[in-house]
Amino acid sequence: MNNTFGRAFSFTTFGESHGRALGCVVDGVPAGLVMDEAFIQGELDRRKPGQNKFATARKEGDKVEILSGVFEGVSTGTPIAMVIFNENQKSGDYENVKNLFRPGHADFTYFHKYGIRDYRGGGRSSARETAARVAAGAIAKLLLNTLHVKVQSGICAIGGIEAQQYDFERVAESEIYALDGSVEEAQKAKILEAKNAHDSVGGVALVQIVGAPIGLGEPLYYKLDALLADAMMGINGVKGVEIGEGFQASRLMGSQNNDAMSKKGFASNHSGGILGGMSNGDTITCKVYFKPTPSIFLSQETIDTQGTELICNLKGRHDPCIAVRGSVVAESMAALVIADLLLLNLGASMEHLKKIYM
Ligand SMILES: Cc1cc2nc3c(=O)[nH]c(=O)nc-3n(C[C@H](O)[C@H](O)[C@H](O)COP(=O)(O)O)c2cc1C
Ligand SMILES: C=C(O[C@@H]1CC(C(=O)O)=C[C@@H](OP(=O)(O)O)[C@H]1O)C(=O)O
Repeated sequence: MNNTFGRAFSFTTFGESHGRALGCVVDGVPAGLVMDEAFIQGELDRRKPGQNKFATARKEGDKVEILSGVFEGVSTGTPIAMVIFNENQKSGDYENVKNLFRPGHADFTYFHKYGIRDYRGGGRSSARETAARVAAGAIAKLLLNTLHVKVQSGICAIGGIEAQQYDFERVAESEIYALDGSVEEAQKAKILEAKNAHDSVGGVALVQIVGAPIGLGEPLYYKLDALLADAMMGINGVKGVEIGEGFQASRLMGSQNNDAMSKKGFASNHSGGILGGMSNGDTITCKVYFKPTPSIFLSQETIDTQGTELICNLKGRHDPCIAVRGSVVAESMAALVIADLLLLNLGASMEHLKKIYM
């Protein structure tokens, strides 16, 4: 199982949803980065479960503890390890499904690939693991903040109810990180409707990276589009990613999709800030499509580990809409991609090398 992400600014996570703890090790952080612990905790608080009726009822403090790599408040250039202890597992809820596969979750594939599986919350396949990614992402954000690169996200659609406008300023005040106040009530109602019907609903998050320099990403193989897509599709429950105009571009004419250029910059941003695999200096935009939560409280047909057909009735605590907290995870993953590329980009040209060493 390969658990490492990134090449220059890399991280790995460990832990399970119902185990003792989760955490991450972040490597490649330049020495001297001010480690604002309140900021890191704040990022975890944005994602943490049990905060409102639009999220899983599992209550966790998600207090993050830095174990290494920091001295006198700044990074030392050595691996930064962080840990978050689990407090509210309630594993008994999974006792009746220990030998069967929840439709839509990873139980079936985990069991058949590894022959052993932690049935309590799905072990590592539970998105509780994303708490550790957000901790790593917070360090990436500290680096980006220092360089005046901003990463932001919000919900643009829930169950097909789409935002008409994108206002990132209001996201912090919004219960579901909705970008559009005019549709937030309808989006909330859609989530509660699904929840009351013991069902779940899908949604879409929008991630933007503002202020990235020109040239992040490679023209081939490690294209910025591909790296962002990989990062987003690697999040639990993400089933699609669009860069800029995305799928809509396939329905447009070249004259509609091209972004005209002038001395002032680009007249529009259909490209989503990426041309030829490299950032073009404009805002990088990425839409992330989340499926509905697989664990629902309706009876479903399934099989057990012996192949016997039976009915699956779940207990436990689940998000009625994973896109809501998933948007914070997507934002963190975007920050990790950009931090990695900023470090990898050093010395891409002689000009750049001379600036660094001469
Ligand atoms: C923030 C977040 C919260 C999630 N919460 C739940 C949940 O409460 N219950 C559940 O069954 N799945 C939840 N998921 C989705 C599952 O983890 C995911 O569907 C599962 O790992 C299978 O992976 P796949 O959907 O990518 O195939 C959540 C995902 C994210 C990103
Ligand atoms: C605990 C969190 O979310 C969990 C994500 C999750 C899943 O299957 O992804 C299923 C539920 O699981 P569990 O039984 O493990 O509590 C959620 O509560 C969290 O995000 O911190």
